[in-house]
Amino acid sequence: MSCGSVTLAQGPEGQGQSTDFLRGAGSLAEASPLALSGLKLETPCVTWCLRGDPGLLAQGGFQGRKLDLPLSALVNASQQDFELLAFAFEASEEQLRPARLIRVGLVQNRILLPPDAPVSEQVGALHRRIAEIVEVAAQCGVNIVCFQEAWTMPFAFCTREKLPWTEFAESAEDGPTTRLCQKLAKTHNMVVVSPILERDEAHGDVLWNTAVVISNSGAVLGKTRKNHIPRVGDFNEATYYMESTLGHPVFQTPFGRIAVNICYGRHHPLNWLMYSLNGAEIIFNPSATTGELSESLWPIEARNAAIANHCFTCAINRVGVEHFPREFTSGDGKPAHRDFGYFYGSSYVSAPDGRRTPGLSRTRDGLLVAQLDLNLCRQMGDLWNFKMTGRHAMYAEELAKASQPDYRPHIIKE
Ligand SMILES: NC(=O)NCCC(=O)O
Repeated sequence: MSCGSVTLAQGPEGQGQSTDFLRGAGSLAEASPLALSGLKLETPCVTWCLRGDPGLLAQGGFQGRKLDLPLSALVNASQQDFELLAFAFEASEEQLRPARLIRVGLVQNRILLPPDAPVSEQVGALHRRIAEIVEVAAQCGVNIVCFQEAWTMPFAFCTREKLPWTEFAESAEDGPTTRLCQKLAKTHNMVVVSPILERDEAHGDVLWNTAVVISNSGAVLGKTRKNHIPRVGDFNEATYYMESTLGHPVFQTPFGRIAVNICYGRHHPLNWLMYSLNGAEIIFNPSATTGELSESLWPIEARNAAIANHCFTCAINRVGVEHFPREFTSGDGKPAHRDFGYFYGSSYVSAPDGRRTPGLSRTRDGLLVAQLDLNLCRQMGDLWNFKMTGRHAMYAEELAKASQPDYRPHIIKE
Protein backbone atom coordinates (compact mmCIF):
# COMPACT_ATOMS: atom_id res chain seq x y z
CA MET A 1 0.00 0.00 0.00
CA SER A 2 1.41 3.33 -0.90
CA CYS A 3 1.26 6.66 0.79
CA GLY A 4 -0.81 9.19 -1.05
CA SER A 5 -1.65 12.80 -0.62
CA VAL A 6 -5.16 13.87 -1.26
CA THR A 7 -6.98 17.03 -2.06
CA LEU A 8 -10.57 16.46 -1.13
CA ALA A 9 -12.78 18.82 -3.01
CA GLN A 10 -16.11 20.05 -1.83
CA GLY A 11 -18.97 18.96 -3.98
CA PRO A 12 -18.92 16.46 -6.77
CA GLU A 13 -17.33 18.71 -9.33
CA GLY A 14 -14.59 20.00 -7.10
CA GLN A 15 -11.21 20.66 -8.59
CA GLY A 16 -8.00 18.94 -7.79
CA GLN A 17 -9.37 15.70 -6.51
CA SER A 18 -6.65 13.08 -6.60
CA THR A 19 -7.13 9.33 -6.72
CA ASP A 20 -3.80 8.78 -4.97
CA PHE A 21 -5.50 8.37 -1.68
CA LEU A 22 -7.61 5.54 -3.01
CA ARG A 23 -4.68 3.23 -3.48
CA GLY A 24 -5.52 1.44 -0.27
CA ALA A 25 -9.27 1.63 -0.61
CA GLY A 26 -11.84 1.32 -3.32
CA SER A 27 -13.32 4.73 -2.74
CA LEU A 28 -13.90 7.23 -0.02
CA ALA A 29 -16.95 5.23 0.96
CA GLU A 30 -14.68 2.24 1.60
CA ALA A 31 -12.10 4.03 3.68
CA SER A 32 -12.22 2.93 7.30
CA PRO A 33 -13.97 5.12 9.83
CA LEU A 34 -10.64 5.10 11.65
CA ALA A 35 -8.91 6.58 8.65
CA LEU A 36 -11.70 9.06 8.07
CA SER A 37 -11.83 10.30 11.65
CA GLY A 38 -9.89 13.50 11.85
CA LEU A 39 -10.63 14.36 8.23
CA LYS A 40 -12.27 17.73 8.09
CA LEU A 41 -14.43 17.44 5.01
CA GLU A 42 -15.58 21.02 5.35
CA THR A 43 -12.03 22.27 4.79
CA PRO A 44 -11.25 22.50 1.07
CA CYS A 45 -7.91 20.68 1.21
CA VAL A 46 -6.37 18.02 3.37
CA THR A 47 -3.21 16.00 3.04
CA TRP A 48 -3.59 12.46 4.18
CA CYS A 49 -1.09 9.64 4.39
CA LEU A 50 -2.55 6.16 4.28
CA ARG A 51 0.59 4.17 4.88
CA GLY A 52 -0.07 1.05 6.90
CA ASP A 53 -3.60 1.89 7.91
CA PRO A 54 -4.84 -1.45 9.30
CA GLY A 55 -8.44 -0.41 8.87
CA LEU A 56 -8.10 -0.23 5.11
CA LEU A 57 -6.47 -3.63 4.80
CA ALA A 58 -9.13 -5.15 7.02
CA GLN A 59 -11.70 -3.80 4.61
CA GLY A 60 -10.06 -5.56 1.71
CA GLY A 61 -8.20 -2.67 0.14
CA PHE A 62 -6.25 -3.35 -3.02
CA GLN A 63 -3.49 -5.85 -2.36
CA GLY A 64 -2.44 -6.59 -5.92
CA ARG A 65 0.32 -4.64 -7.57
CA LYS A 66 0.55 -1.59 -9.75
CA LEU A 67 1.39 -2.30 -13.37
CA ASP A 68 4.23 -0.51 -15.07
CA LEU A 69 3.09 1.20 -18.25
CA PRO A 70 5.08 2.52 -21.20
CA LEU A 71 6.09 6.13 -20.76
CA SER A 72 4.48 6.99 -24.09
CA ALA A 73 1.08 5.87 -22.76
CA LEU A 74 1.44 7.97 -19.63
CA VAL A 75 2.54 11.00 -21.64
CA ASN A 76 -0.32 10.60 -24.11
CA ALA A 77 -2.89 10.24 -21.33
CA SER A 78 -1.59 13.33 -19.63
CA GLN A 79 -1.52 15.36 -22.86
CA GLN A 80 -5.03 14.23 -23.73
CA ASP A 81 -6.19 15.03 -20.23
CA PHE A 82 -7.40 11.69 -18.94
CA GLU A 83 -6.44 9.66 -15.93
CA LEU A 84 -4.56 6.42 -16.55
CA LEU A 85 -4.30 3.81 -13.80
CA ALA A 86 -3.12 0.22 -14.08
CA PHE A 87 -3.10 -2.73 -11.68
CA ALA A 88 -2.49 -6.48 -11.79
CA PHE A 89 -4.30 -9.32 -10.07
CA GLU A 90 -2.19 -12.44 -9.72
CA ALA A 91 -3.29 -16.04 -9.20
CA SER A 92 -1.47 -19.05 -7.76
CA GLU A 93 0.81 -20.97 -10.08
CA GLU A 94 -0.66 -24.24 -11.39
CA GLN A 95 1.19 -27.30 -12.71
CA LEU A 96 -1.03 -28.13 -15.67
CA ARG A 97 -2.25 -24.72 -16.81
CA PRO A 98 -0.04 -21.77 -17.62
CA ALA A 99 -1.17 -18.42 -16.22
CA ARG A 100 -3.90 -16.91 -18.41
CA LEU A 101 -2.90 -13.26 -18.33
CA ILE A 102 -5.05 -10.79 -20.19
CA ARG A 103 -5.60 -7.05 -19.89
CA VAL A 104 -8.92 -5.25 -19.76
CA GLY A 105 -9.41 -1.52 -20.30
CA LEU A 106 -12.34 0.39 -18.77
CA VAL A 107 -13.10 3.80 -20.27
CA GLN A 108 -15.09 6.49 -18.47
CA ASN A 109 -15.71 9.89 -19.98
CA ARG A 110 -17.84 12.99 -19.98
CA ILE A 111 -19.73 14.11 -23.06
CA LEU A 112 -17.79 16.67 -25.09
CA LEU A 113 -20.40 18.91 -26.64
CA PRO A 114 -23.58 20.19 -25.01
CA PRO A 115 -26.68 18.08 -25.66
CA ASP A 116 -28.17 20.83 -27.84
CA ALA A 117 -25.28 20.64 -30.33
CA PRO A 118 -26.12 18.88 -33.63
CA VAL A 119 -26.41 15.12 -33.15
CA SER A 120 -23.78 14.23 -35.73
CA GLU A 121 -21.27 16.64 -34.14
CA GLN A 122 -21.86 15.18 -30.67
CA VAL A 123 -21.34 11.65 -31.97
CA GLY A 124 -18.31 12.64 -34.02
CA ALA A 125 -16.63 14.31 -31.03
CA LEU A 126 -17.18 11.22 -28.87
CA HIS A 127 -15.89 8.95 -31.64
CA ARG A 128 -12.66 10.97 -31.81
CA ARG A 129 -12.27 11.00 -28.03
CA ILE A 130 -12.77 7.24 -27.72
CA ALA A 131 -10.38 6.54 -30.59
CA GLU A 132 -7.61 8.47 -28.82
CA ILE A 133 -8.23 6.69 -25.50
CA VAL A 134 -8.27 3.30 -27.26
CA GLU A 135 -4.94 4.16 -28.88
CA VAL A 136 -3.47 4.57 -25.38
CA ALA A 137 -5.20 1.35 -24.25
CA ALA A 138 -3.38 -0.40 -27.10
CA GLN A 139 -0.06 1.03 -25.92
CA CYS A 140 -0.87 -0.46 -22.50
CA GLY A 141 -1.40 -3.91 -24.01
CA VAL A 142 -5.17 -3.97 -23.44
CA ASN A 143 -6.86 -7.03 -24.99
CA ILE A 144 -10.51 -6.17 -24.23
CA VAL A 145 -11.83 -2.63 -23.91
CA CYS A 146 -15.30 -1.65 -22.70
CA PHE A 147 -16.94 1.78 -22.89
CA GLN A 148 -19.68 3.25 -20.70
CA GLU A 149 -23.42 2.69 -21.25
CA ALA A 150 -24.84 4.54 -24.29
CA TRP A 151 -21.42 6.04 -24.86
CA THR A 152 -22.21 7.92 -28.07
CA MET A 153 -24.81 10.22 -26.49
CA PRO A 154 -25.85 12.28 -23.50
CA PHE A 155 -27.91 10.21 -21.05
CA ALA A 156 -31.07 11.94 -22.22
CA PHE A 157 -33.65 9.41 -21.08
CA CYS A 158 -34.44 11.60 -18.06
CA THR A 159 -36.18 14.05 -20.41
CA ARG A 160 -38.79 11.60 -21.74
CA GLU A 161 -38.56 13.52 -25.04
CA LYS A 162 -38.14 11.55 -28.26
CA LEU A 163 -36.39 13.92 -30.67
CA PRO A 164 -33.54 14.47 -30.97
CA TRP A 165 -32.45 11.68 -28.61
CA THR A 166 -33.82 8.78 -30.65
CA GLU A 167 -31.63 10.01 -33.51
CA PHE A 168 -28.61 8.73 -31.60
CA ALA A 169 -29.83 5.15 -32.17
CA GLU A 170 -27.87 3.08 -34.70
CA SER A 171 -27.73 -0.38 -36.17
CA ALA A 172 -25.70 -2.72 -33.97
CA GLU A 173 -24.51 -4.59 -37.05
CA ASP A 174 -23.37 -1.81 -39.35
CA GLY A 175 -24.05 1.60 -37.82
CA PRO A 176 -21.27 4.23 -37.87
CA THR A 177 -20.28 3.47 -34.27
CA THR A 178 -19.95 -0.25 -34.90
CA ARG A 179 -17.93 0.49 -38.03
CA LEU A 180 -15.57 2.71 -36.01
CA CYS A 181 -15.23 0.00 -33.33
CA GLN A 182 -14.51 -2.64 -35.98
CA LYS A 183 -11.69 -0.48 -37.26
CA LEU A 184 -10.30 0.06 -33.76
CA ALA A 185 -10.60 -3.66 -32.95
CA LYS A 186 -8.76 -4.74 -36.06
CA THR A 187 -6.07 -2.06 -35.88
CA HIS A 188 -5.28 -2.80 -32.25
CA ASN A 189 -6.04 -6.54 -32.16
CA MET A 190 -8.47 -5.77 -29.34
CA VAL A 191 -11.95 -6.99 -28.45
CA VAL A 192 -14.25 -3.96 -28.19
CA VAL A 193 -17.43 -3.87 -26.09
CA SER A 194 -19.50 -0.97 -27.37
CA PRO A 195 -22.71 -0.12 -25.49
CA ILE A 196 -25.03 1.93 -27.70
CA LEU A 197 -28.64 2.88 -28.23
CA GLU A 198 -29.60 0.39 -30.92
CA ARG A 199 -32.14 0.80 -33.68
CA ASP A 200 -33.26 -2.65 -34.77
CA GLU A 201 -34.21 -2.04 -38.38
CA ALA A 202 -34.96 -5.71 -39.02
CA HIS A 203 -37.68 -5.74 -36.34
CA GLY A 204 -39.91 -2.73 -36.83
CA ASP A 205 -37.22 -0.13 -36.26
CA VAL A 206 -37.50 -0.49 -32.47
CA LEU A 207 -34.91 0.74 -29.96
CA TRP A 208 -32.86 -1.28 -27.50
CA ASN A 209 -30.16 -0.60 -24.95
CA THR A 210 -27.46 -2.82 -26.44
CA ALA A 211 -23.82 -3.75 -26.11
CA VAL A 212 -22.16 -4.79 -29.36
CA VAL A 213 -19.23 -7.17 -28.94
CA ILE A 214 -16.62 -6.83 -31.67
CA SER A 215 -13.95 -9.47 -32.01
CA ASN A 216 -10.26 -8.58 -32.25
CA SER A 217 -10.52 -9.70 -35.87
CA GLY A 218 -12.85 -6.76 -36.51
CA ALA A 219 -15.93 -8.95 -37.00
CA VAL A 220 -19.10 -8.32 -35.02
CA LEU A 221 -19.19 -11.30 -32.67
CA GLY A 222 -22.71 -10.53 -31.50
CA LYS A 223 -24.81 -8.33 -29.27
CA THR A 224 -26.48 -8.46 -25.90
CA ARG A 225 -29.14 -6.18 -24.46
CA LYS A 226 -30.09 -4.65 -21.15
CA ASN A 227 -32.22 -7.10 -19.20
CA HIS A 228 -33.54 -4.79 -16.51
CA ILE A 229 -34.91 -1.34 -17.28
CA PRO A 230 -34.78 1.06 -14.33
CA ARG A 231 -37.88 2.58 -12.85
CA VAL A 232 -36.15 4.80 -10.33
CA GLY A 233 -35.64 8.54 -10.12
CA ASP A 234 -35.10 10.23 -13.47
CA PHE A 235 -34.06 7.00 -15.20
CA ASN A 236 -37.11 7.02 -17.48
CA GLU A 237 -35.68 4.49 -19.88
CA ALA A 238 -38.90 2.51 -20.22
CA THR A 239 -40.09 5.41 -22.40
CA TYR A 240 -37.53 4.34 -25.01
CA TYR A 241 -36.94 0.60 -24.96
CA MET A 242 -38.02 -2.72 -23.50
CA GLU A 243 -36.22 -5.39 -21.51
CA SER A 244 -33.98 -7.66 -23.59
CA THR A 245 -35.29 -10.94 -24.90
CA LEU A 246 -31.81 -12.27 -25.67
CA GLY A 247 -31.15 -13.88 -22.28
CA HIS A 248 -27.61 -14.02 -20.92
CA PRO A 249 -25.23 -14.63 -23.82
CA VAL A 250 -21.54 -15.14 -23.17
CA PHE A 251 -18.97 -14.36 -25.86
CA GLN A 252 -15.97 -16.59 -26.41
CA THR A 253 -12.97 -14.44 -27.30
CA PRO A 254 -9.28 -15.34 -27.55
CA PHE A 255 -8.88 -13.43 -24.27
CA GLY A 256 -11.50 -15.27 -22.25
CA ARG A 257 -15.27 -15.63 -22.06
CA ILE A 258 -17.00 -12.31 -21.51
CA ALA A 259 -20.52 -11.06 -20.77
CA VAL A 260 -22.12 -7.64 -20.41
CA ASN A 261 -24.55 -6.84 -17.59
CA ILE A 262 -25.76 -3.38 -18.52
CA CYS A 263 -26.13 -0.82 -15.70
CA TYR A 264 -29.28 -1.46 -13.63
CA GLY A 265 -28.78 -5.22 -14.07
CA ARG A 266 -26.07 -4.96 -11.41
CA HIS A 267 -28.77 -4.69 -8.73
CA HIS A 268 -30.04 -8.15 -9.69
CA PRO A 269 -27.88 -10.97 -8.31
CA LEU A 270 -29.63 -13.54 -10.51
CA ASN A 271 -28.68 -11.56 -13.61
CA TRP A 272 -24.98 -11.83 -12.71
CA LEU A 273 -25.52 -15.49 -11.83
CA MET A 274 -26.96 -16.36 -15.22
CA TYR A 275 -23.97 -14.89 -17.09
CA SER A 276 -21.72 -16.80 -14.77
CA LEU A 277 -23.64 -20.07 -15.24
CA ASN A 278 -23.14 -19.60 -18.98
CA GLY A 279 -19.41 -19.51 -18.35
CA ALA A 280 -18.47 -15.83 -18.15
CA GLU A 281 -15.02 -15.23 -16.71
CA ILE A 282 -15.30 -11.45 -16.98
CA ILE A 283 -18.59 -9.57 -16.69
CA PHE A 284 -18.58 -5.93 -17.77
CA ASN A 285 -21.10 -3.56 -16.21
CA PRO A 286 -21.25 -0.43 -18.38
CA SER A 287 -23.35 2.08 -16.46
CA ALA A 288 -24.70 5.60 -16.21
CA THR A 289 -25.58 6.40 -12.65
CA THR A 290 -25.69 9.46 -10.43
CA GLY A 291 -24.35 10.32 -7.01
CA GLU A 292 -27.31 10.85 -4.76
CA LEU A 293 -29.05 7.77 -6.03
CA SER A 294 -26.41 5.07 -6.11
CA GLU A 295 -22.96 6.07 -4.93
CA SER A 296 -23.36 4.16 -1.68
CA LEU A 297 -24.20 1.00 -3.63
CA TRP A 298 -21.54 1.35 -6.29
CA PRO A 299 -18.44 0.03 -4.46
CA ILE A 300 -20.29 -3.03 -3.24
CA GLU A 301 -22.46 -4.51 -5.96
CA ALA A 302 -20.01 -5.45 -8.71
CA ARG A 303 -17.47 -6.51 -6.11
CA ASN A 304 -19.95 -8.78 -4.42
CA ALA A 305 -20.92 -10.23 -7.80
CA ALA A 306 -17.28 -11.11 -8.50
CA ILE A 307 -17.07 -13.00 -5.22
CA ALA A 308 -20.44 -14.74 -5.56
CA ASN A 309 -19.81 -15.88 -9.13
CA HIS A 310 -16.08 -16.70 -9.12
CA CYS A 311 -15.41 -14.23 -11.94
CA PHE A 312 -13.97 -10.78 -12.60
CA THR A 313 -16.37 -7.85 -12.80
CA CYS A 314 -15.72 -4.44 -14.39
CA ALA A 315 -17.95 -1.57 -13.29
CA ILE A 316 -17.87 1.53 -15.53
CA ASN A 317 -19.68 4.81 -14.96
CA ARG A 318 -19.75 8.05 -16.93
CA VAL A 319 -18.53 11.41 -15.58
CA GLY A 320 -19.95 14.90 -15.17
CA VAL A 321 -23.25 16.78 -15.32
CA GLU A 322 -25.26 16.90 -18.56
CA HIS A 323 -27.48 19.95 -19.02
CA PHE A 324 -30.49 19.47 -21.27
CA PRO A 325 -32.11 22.20 -23.36
CA ARG A 326 -35.56 21.93 -21.79
CA GLU A 327 -36.64 21.46 -18.18
CA PHE A 328 -38.13 18.21 -16.97
CA THR A 329 -39.69 17.17 -13.69
CA SER A 330 -38.95 14.14 -11.55
CA GLY A 331 -42.48 13.44 -10.39
CA ASP A 332 -41.50 14.24 -6.81
CA GLY A 333 -43.08 17.67 -6.37
CA LYS A 334 -39.71 19.40 -6.65
CA PRO A 335 -39.07 22.19 -9.18
CA ALA A 336 -38.37 21.36 -12.81
CA HIS A 337 -34.69 21.23 -13.69
CA ARG A 338 -32.36 20.65 -16.62
CA ASP A 339 -29.89 18.12 -15.32
CA PHE A 340 -29.87 14.63 -13.99
CA GLY A 341 -27.34 15.07 -11.20
CA TYR A 342 -23.70 14.11 -11.09
CA PHE A 343 -22.31 11.04 -12.87
CA TYR A 344 -19.51 10.09 -10.50
CA GLY A 345 -17.18 7.91 -12.59
CA SER A 346 -15.31 5.73 -10.05
CA SER A 347 -14.95 2.81 -12.46
CA TYR A 348 -13.21 -0.23 -10.99
CA VAL A 349 -12.38 -3.93 -11.45
CA SER A 350 -13.09 -6.66 -8.89
CA ALA A 351 -11.52 -10.08 -8.68
CA PRO A 352 -13.18 -13.37 -7.68
CA ASP A 353 -11.21 -13.37 -4.42
CA GLY A 354 -12.82 -10.08 -3.41
CA ARG A 355 -9.91 -7.76 -4.13
CA ARG A 356 -10.62 -4.72 -6.22
CA THR A 357 -8.72 -1.92 -7.84
CA PRO A 358 -9.05 1.63 -6.63
CA GLY A 359 -11.67 3.53 -8.55
CA LEU A 360 -10.91 5.97 -11.32
CA SER A 361 -11.58 9.63 -10.53
CA ARG A 362 -15.08 10.88 -9.71
CA THR A 363 -14.53 13.88 -11.93
CA ARG A 364 -12.18 13.12 -14.79
CA ASP A 365 -12.16 11.03 -17.93
CA GLY A 366 -10.10 7.92 -17.40
CA LEU A 367 -8.73 4.62 -18.59
CA LEU A 368 -8.33 1.85 -16.04
CA VAL A 369 -6.11 -1.01 -17.16
CA ALA A 370 -6.23 -4.24 -15.19
CA GLN A 371 -4.19 -7.35 -15.84
CA LEU A 372 -6.15 -10.44 -14.85
CA ASP A 373 -5.01 -14.01 -14.46
CA LEU A 374 -8.18 -15.82 -15.47
CA ASN A 375 -6.98 -18.92 -13.64
CA LEU A 376 -8.12 -17.16 -10.48
CA CYS A 377 -11.76 -17.86 -11.41
CA ARG A 378 -11.41 -21.63 -11.18
CA GLN A 379 -9.08 -21.36 -8.20
CA MET A 380 -11.71 -19.40 -6.27
CA GLY A 381 -14.45 -21.78 -7.44
CA ASP A 382 -12.47 -24.74 -6.12
CA LEU A 383 -11.87 -22.93 -2.84
CA TRP A 384 -15.36 -21.62 -2.11
CA ASN A 385 -17.49 -24.02 -4.20
CA PHE A 386 -20.40 -21.63 -4.67
CA LYS A 387 -21.32 -23.31 -7.96
CA MET A 388 -21.20 -26.72 -6.27
CA THR A 389 -23.02 -25.73 -3.08
CA GLY A 390 -25.56 -23.42 -4.75
CA ARG A 391 -28.98 -25.12 -4.72
CA HIS A 392 -29.90 -23.92 -8.19
CA ALA A 393 -32.41 -26.67 -8.96
CA MET A 394 -34.19 -26.04 -5.66
CA TYR A 395 -34.26 -22.27 -6.27
CA ALA A 396 -35.50 -22.83 -9.83
CA GLU A 397 -38.37 -24.97 -8.57
CA GLU A 398 -39.29 -22.52 -5.83
CA LEU A 399 -38.95 -19.51 -8.13
CA ALA A 400 -41.21 -21.18 -10.67
CA LYS A 401 -43.85 -21.61 -7.96
CA ALA A 402 -43.34 -18.09 -6.58
CA SER A 403 -43.96 -16.68 -10.06
CA GLN A 404 -47.41 -18.25 -10.31
CA PRO A 405 -50.43 -15.99 -9.71
CA ASP A 406 -51.84 -18.31 -7.01
CA TYR A 407 -48.55 -18.50 -5.04
CA ARG A 408 -48.77 -18.14 -1.29
CA PRO A 409 -45.54 -17.22 0.55
CA HIS A 410 -44.19 -20.09 2.64
CA ILE A 411 -44.68 -18.63 6.11
CA ILE A 412 -45.17 -20.87 9.09
CA LYS A 413 -47.34 -19.43 11.85
CA GLU A 414 -48.39 -20.70 15.20
N1 LIG B 1 -28.60 3.54 -16.54
C1 LIG B 1 -29.25 2.97 -15.55
O1 LIG B 1 -29.82 1.91 -15.68
N2 LIG B 1 -29.27 3.65 -14.39
C2 LIG B 1 -30.10 3.29 -13.31
C3 LIG B 1 -29.58 3.73 -12.02
C4 LIG B 1 -28.68 2.73 -11.41
O2 LIG B 1 -28.83 1.55 -11.65
O3 LIG B 1 -27.82 3.13 -10.63
